[in-house]
Amino acid sequence: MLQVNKLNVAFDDLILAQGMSFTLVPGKVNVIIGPNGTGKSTLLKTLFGDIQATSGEIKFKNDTLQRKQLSQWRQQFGYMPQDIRLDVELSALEVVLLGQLNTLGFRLEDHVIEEALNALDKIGLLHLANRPVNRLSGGQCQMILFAQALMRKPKILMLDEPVSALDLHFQHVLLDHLDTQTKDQGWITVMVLHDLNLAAQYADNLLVLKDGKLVASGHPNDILTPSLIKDVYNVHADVTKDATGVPFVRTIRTARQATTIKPPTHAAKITEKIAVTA
Ligand SMILES: Nc1ncnc2c1ncn2[C@@H]1O[C@H](COP(=O)(O)OP(=O)(O)OP(=O)(O)O)[C@@H](O)[C@H]1O
Repeated sequence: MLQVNKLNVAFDDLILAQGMSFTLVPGKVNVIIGPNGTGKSTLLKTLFGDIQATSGEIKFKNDTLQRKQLSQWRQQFGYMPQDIRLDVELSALEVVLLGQLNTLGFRLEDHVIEEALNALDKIGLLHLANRPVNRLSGGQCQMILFAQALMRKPKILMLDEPVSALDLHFQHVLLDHLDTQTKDQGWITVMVLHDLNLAAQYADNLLVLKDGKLVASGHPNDILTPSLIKDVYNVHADVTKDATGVPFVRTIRTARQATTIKPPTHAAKITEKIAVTA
């Protein structure tokens, strides 16, 4: 279990996590949703140890991030960040192999190369193995980074908007593969998504963030409602069920909505600051 207890994170007076507590269990896909700038990436970076919490505890099994050496803590993670630019002179296969960096020696064992090729094959990208990554498309780079994250065989897999550059086909290839691997391997998977319908289809557990607070969590069937969407995004929406019983969100454009959209609290604070210092 990954436990977060009373987590506080702030950059100066910008509060991005306020008394946040939750528990993530193995074999489940957890999806974080929430408005832009609300602290979703910051939360992932804090769990990974890239950003230091102001206070609170992050615990995995019997270790806490606060007490464990950072390099050892991170060995348990696969982390696919939001930035997918790969501006290096490496082939796709070499980038995937980097997922095993901790265990690679001077001589590459055949089975490691085979594993990397298999990882590419499973997501339908074996044909790119020898292509330089700096000449691949954004979506292809995103899939290669996904294969790299899988190569790590993480206990905790974190993905920040992993399908942002993917077409419909590859969105489902990635998310189906992620779901199967999470369940088969008993990983704790946590990812940020903006698409509420993908979140509803793939989340075993949704974590809804707003202004640095966890405002709702649970199965999409139980928590994804028009009132939650209105409260979190200030957008009107219908939520019905699709043919398989999964919630289906359809946003409603209204003339009234266009005039009532407010900037998020963080943006309002910044506007106030600019007004004071001007
Ligand atoms: N190192 C930092 N120092 C100061 N402010 C930061 C830092 N990192 C992030 N922020 C600010 O924290 C806020 C939250 O950023 P974060 O990237 O976590 O949001 P997010 O919810 O992932 O947004 P998005 O959906 O747009 O990707 C933003 O206003 C950002 O500018």
